Amino acid sequence: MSSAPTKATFCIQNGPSFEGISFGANKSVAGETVFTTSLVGYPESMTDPSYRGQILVFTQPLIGNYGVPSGEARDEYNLLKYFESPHIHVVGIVVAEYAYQYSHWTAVESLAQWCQREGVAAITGVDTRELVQYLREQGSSLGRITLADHDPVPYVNPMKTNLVAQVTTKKPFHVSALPGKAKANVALIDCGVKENIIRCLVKRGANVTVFPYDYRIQDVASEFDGIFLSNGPGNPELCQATISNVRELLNNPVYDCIPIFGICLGHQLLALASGASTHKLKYGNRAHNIPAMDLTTGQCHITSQNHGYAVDPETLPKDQWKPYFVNLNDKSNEGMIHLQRPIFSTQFHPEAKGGPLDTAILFDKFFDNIEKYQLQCQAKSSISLKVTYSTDKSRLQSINVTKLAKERVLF
Ligand SMILES: NC(=O)CC[C@H](N)C(=O)O
Repeated sequence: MSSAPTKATFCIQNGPSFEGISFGANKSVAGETVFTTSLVGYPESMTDPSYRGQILVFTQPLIGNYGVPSGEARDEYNLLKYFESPHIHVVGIVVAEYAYQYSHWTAVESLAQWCQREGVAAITGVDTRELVQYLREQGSSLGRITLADHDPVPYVNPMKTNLVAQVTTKKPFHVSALPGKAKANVALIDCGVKENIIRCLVKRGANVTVFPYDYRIQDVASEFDGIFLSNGPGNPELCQATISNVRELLNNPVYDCIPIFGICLGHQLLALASGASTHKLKYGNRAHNIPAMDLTTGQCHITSQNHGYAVDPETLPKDQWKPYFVNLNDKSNEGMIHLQRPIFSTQFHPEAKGGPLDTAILFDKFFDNIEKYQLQCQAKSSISLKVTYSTDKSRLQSINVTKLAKERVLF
């Protein structure tokens, strides 16, 4: 470091405070303080839109040692190769020991440089064990990072804001399967989708059309072979536009057979649209190694998670839904499956970039449902779908879709 380190303080509202050194932006911030126990994947976590407005504490003590990969790099689908979205969504990070030296073949800059460029506060030298013990006992709390010589910013609770409206795409866009590989059209409701979810769909042969969170999906559902409800930030109850659209979709008998798959916030919205309730967990589940048991097989899977809310499984209408997975640590609900229709959802992330991939097979289950639906549609001569999956001449011409994923507008 060339100049003297800037001192900083991390404070919990009505709780302890910790002295440390700033290595991020020259900025003081406030947000909801949450912690993750994941050992790797800070670039993916920090760019996950579900962390919008939060201050993220890493329990892994050494952070930054493999630097930050390029946010420009794109894969064969024009999706971000290393990030879950183009920008950082946490407002600040708290670490025990920032690794000023980094080394990795994909790294293009240090974590400090990235935070500074993105305007994200970062503090090192904090006893994160003591801090996390506090958060586990008191629950997720409001916190703030204040740099020396700055006035503290007021505490803010991002969970009172409709954060989904901030991170959703502003207009529909299209991500195509590779030429000759397309076998289905999938509509994705973007509540803050991670790019790896889109990748999991296109690499299995979906042409994916990504819609804003409040798009009236019930009006265009007949154009698609399946519908996906994404992850996203904040309190699911504040996402009323999506809830009422999904409710209409569920209540319309025309769509009785259309496959639907929801992940994390998507799971919670599907539950709310079905009349169930959600609640805030004491400190949430953010980790890469949470055991979830499949209640239909008794098998346990290790899952990746990032959520602060959970579905109350006893409030699910029993004639329509049954719980699909249960969390073996805290017994919270981890998914649900419809009793009559090809609809299921999970609280955990089967796509997890940073792993584990135990439950990636659920994407294949979604595609099995899609294939059955396509066969049913073809069998119904009255519907007589002429299925063409080329991007240019698709059934989607009526929808004003931009074709470049990079046109995704996030702010
Ligand atoms: N990753 C997500 O989709 C999170 C869902 C929701 N915002 C929660 O915290 O529970």
